[in-house]
Amino acid sequence: MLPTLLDSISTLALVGATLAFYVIVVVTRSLLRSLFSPLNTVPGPLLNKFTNLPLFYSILRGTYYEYSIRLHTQYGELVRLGRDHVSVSNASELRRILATHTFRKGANYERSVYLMPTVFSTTDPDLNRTRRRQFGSLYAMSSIRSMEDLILEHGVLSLIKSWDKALENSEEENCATVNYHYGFHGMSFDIIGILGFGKSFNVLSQGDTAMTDAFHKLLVFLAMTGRIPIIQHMRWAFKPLFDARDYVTQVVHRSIETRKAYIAENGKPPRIDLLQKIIDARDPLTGEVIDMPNLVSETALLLAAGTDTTSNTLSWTIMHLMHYPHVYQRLRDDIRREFPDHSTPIRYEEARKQLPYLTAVLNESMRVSPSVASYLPRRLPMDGNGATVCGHYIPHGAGEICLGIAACHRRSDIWPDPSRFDPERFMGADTDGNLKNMLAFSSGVRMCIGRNLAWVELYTTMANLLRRYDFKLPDSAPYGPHRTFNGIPEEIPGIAFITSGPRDPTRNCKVEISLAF
Ligand code: HEM
Repeated sequence: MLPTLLDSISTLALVGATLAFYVIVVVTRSLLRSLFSPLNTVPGPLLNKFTNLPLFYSILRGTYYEYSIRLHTQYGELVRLGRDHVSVSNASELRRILATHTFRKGANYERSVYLMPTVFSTTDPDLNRTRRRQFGSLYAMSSIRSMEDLILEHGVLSLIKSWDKALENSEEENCATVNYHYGFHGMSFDIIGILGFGKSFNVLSQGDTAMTDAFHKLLVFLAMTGRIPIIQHMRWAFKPLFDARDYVTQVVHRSIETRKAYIAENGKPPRIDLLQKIIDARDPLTGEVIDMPNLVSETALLLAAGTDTTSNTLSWTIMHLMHYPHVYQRLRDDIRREFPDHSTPIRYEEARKQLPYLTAVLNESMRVSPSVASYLPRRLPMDGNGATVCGHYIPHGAGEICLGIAACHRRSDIWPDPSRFDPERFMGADTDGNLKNMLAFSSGVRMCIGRNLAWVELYTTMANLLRRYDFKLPDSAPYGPHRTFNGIPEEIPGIAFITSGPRDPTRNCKVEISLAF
């Protein structure tokens, strides 16, 4: 009995000692690595030399955006974000990094792949080049404008219908409280539904949230499996997330098959939209088309890339207009003066040409509140030579470089009084120079491919809404011109996972509307 007990105690002690030894080795190695890291000359908090925890904590809490701005404001244009992460907020350095495929997208893009790598998630320059060639004509402005009627019908005109109904049903005379954030959110999904899936998801018109719910669960699923891949095999534990992924996949499959069946029966598609263009997309160099698994992934990507990005930008724009009444009034007056005839919707090209102040407002909104400014890391060049960034040499293997887009847009040496929303920055002689310091759509070879669609939605939505309705914050609005910090209206706090939008929109994004005529 006694020898058996002694045996098991000594086995336990051996296991314990081995574990302790292993922990000591790992901790010592990591400490030595941190102490002698070539990134130690990069300014930043002491803790960040030893761990990525503050960085990952901010990513998981959705506060990366503020975290990165805070560190850059304190430490300058190159900061130590974590043990093996630095961030850059210098626009010309960022443009240089983004100009070619030398600095490839970071490892996290590959981890969150849904079925197959897409034009967005791939870190392989060849695949990205092929896809961008295949999709080049699809996202060209001429192609997007050929779909403008659909964009208007399922976008701002549908939102107007729903807000007019709210006014009709309101107990108050010509006044209703609506939630602009949910309105824009539904609208952006319905636009992607009609353009990319062959039919609207009816989020706005019928309040059908099946797709938006499933899609948001899919994002959680991708984020979790990206970090903990074993979850891919744990359907029993995460059934709702698996069901959501399957639902999105089925909807995409069905859309593609319905369209192919229609063509087989009628000899031609019902219309030329994004779905049709993705199905038909050919590489101009090789003639290659996209096979079914890739087709499903690229079509599903439209949901991730083309919905919250645009709707959050619209939400931030309304927030800024409500916080700066003089900007709101000037923009509203410009729109009503230039487009007095209410019988036809304002279209993209005329809004862009006739409303320079709207262009300035949108640019300024994307400067202060870029909707894609989360964790966007880039790898060091594959040639093993490392790179010099903002005067610091970063050797190969030292870590990843993050794009400090939000911080770049808030540099006080470039943008005086950077937190102030001031569209004048994009109205005068400095406009071209200032646009060079803007990276809301990124830059270079991986620049946003859908920006033309975004611009059409942004112009048509803002111009038509501000012509038709007067907007006013409710007296109970938690944020507004009445709540200032250092003389500047406090912004609604943001929450940034992939895109950055207002936190707690149910409470923070209400607005009173009334018909202006
Ligand atoms: C205001 C709206 C939008 C903003 C601010 C925006 C911003 C961005 C940014 C910053 C990137 C670079 C991301 C990175 O490097 O990881 C990007 C990439 C991308 N965007 Fe957008 N985007 C918007 C709307 C759209 C729309 C409407 C679509 C398509 C329907 C779209 C499709 C894409 C795609 C496919 C990429 C990846 C391009 C590549 O890696 O080659 N975006 N976008």
